[in-house]
Amino acid sequence: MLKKAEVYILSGFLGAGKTTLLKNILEQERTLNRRIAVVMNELGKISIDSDAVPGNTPLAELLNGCVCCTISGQLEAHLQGLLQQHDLDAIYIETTGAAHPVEVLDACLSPLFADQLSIGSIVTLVDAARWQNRDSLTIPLRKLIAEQISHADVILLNKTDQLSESELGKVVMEIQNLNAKSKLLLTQFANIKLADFQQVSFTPKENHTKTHVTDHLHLKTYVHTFTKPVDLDRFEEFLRNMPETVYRIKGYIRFTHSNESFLFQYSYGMPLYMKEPVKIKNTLVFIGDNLNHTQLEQQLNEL
Ligand SMILES: Nc1nc2c(ncn2[C@@H]2O[C@H](COP(=O)(O)OP(=O)(O)OP(=O)(O)O)[C@@H](O)[C@H]2O)c(=O)[nH]1
Repeated sequence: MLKKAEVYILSGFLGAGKTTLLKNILEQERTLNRRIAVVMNELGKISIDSDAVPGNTPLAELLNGCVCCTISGQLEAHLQGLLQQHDLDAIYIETTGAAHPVEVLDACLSPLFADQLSIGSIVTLVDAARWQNRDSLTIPLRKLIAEQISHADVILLNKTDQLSESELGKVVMEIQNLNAKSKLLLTQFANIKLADFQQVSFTPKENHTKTHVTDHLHLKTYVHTFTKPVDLDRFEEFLRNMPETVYRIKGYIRFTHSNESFLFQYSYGMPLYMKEPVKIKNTLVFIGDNLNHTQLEQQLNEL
């Protein structure tokens, strides 16, 4: 009988650390010489995270939508393509932060793949500080994070460096109340071993209520391409005044004070700049609730 490819679904809210986890996993898989494919999905129009995947790893990208809703048919097609073209040991699916893991699972459980795929586990990352301050999120988003937790086989409570021990204790209890059966690991930069999630058997859970991005979440994306380098001070002032409903920004940016491009990451109020050796189009993707495109565009053009 043909060997089945294991499927792992990496879920978690925007910025929780899914790409960090994926990089860590791919590094470990490489040392084992296993044949791996990755399916990635970005809410915005351009893909930024795909740089995280080494060139020789088959990669299917689902752009312009969310695995779970707009393009679940595409996910099936991509999986089929990967399975036809490669002899794979495992496939990792990184869902968008706004995806419901069960929807992704549904696509993988299609009868089409019954002989070719075996579901490994659903791994959900939770940003510890984000969870602690979840009251600032809209109710549908809080619900989505709760659902991502309750459907997980393994939960990584990530970014534990940002909370005190007693705060963490409280968060752990809250998460265990939502899902007492799964394995809960406390992590920094998603530092886990493959065995932490590969030896966990997948248990189908019933009666999930759908939280659908387009219907309820109002999660929107805005893609901005700068025509010229911007002033760093003004950019930082723009960030300070940005509405709390912008959850995530990422992309590439150039400043007037330097010739270099920067990879920019912003998650939950924290900006991060990293020098980028190659010159790339200066494009930022914004993800948030009810984004005001016109206002953002105007503000960014004025920088
Ligand atoms: N302080 C801290 N930062 C972390 C940790 N893990 C990840 N990060 C940072 O958090 C940011 C977001 O991490 P990603 O791995 O890109 O998150 P993601 O879930 O893939 O984000 P989306 O693709 O937007 O959904 C990055 O700047 C990471 O370096 C952690 O344990 N502690």
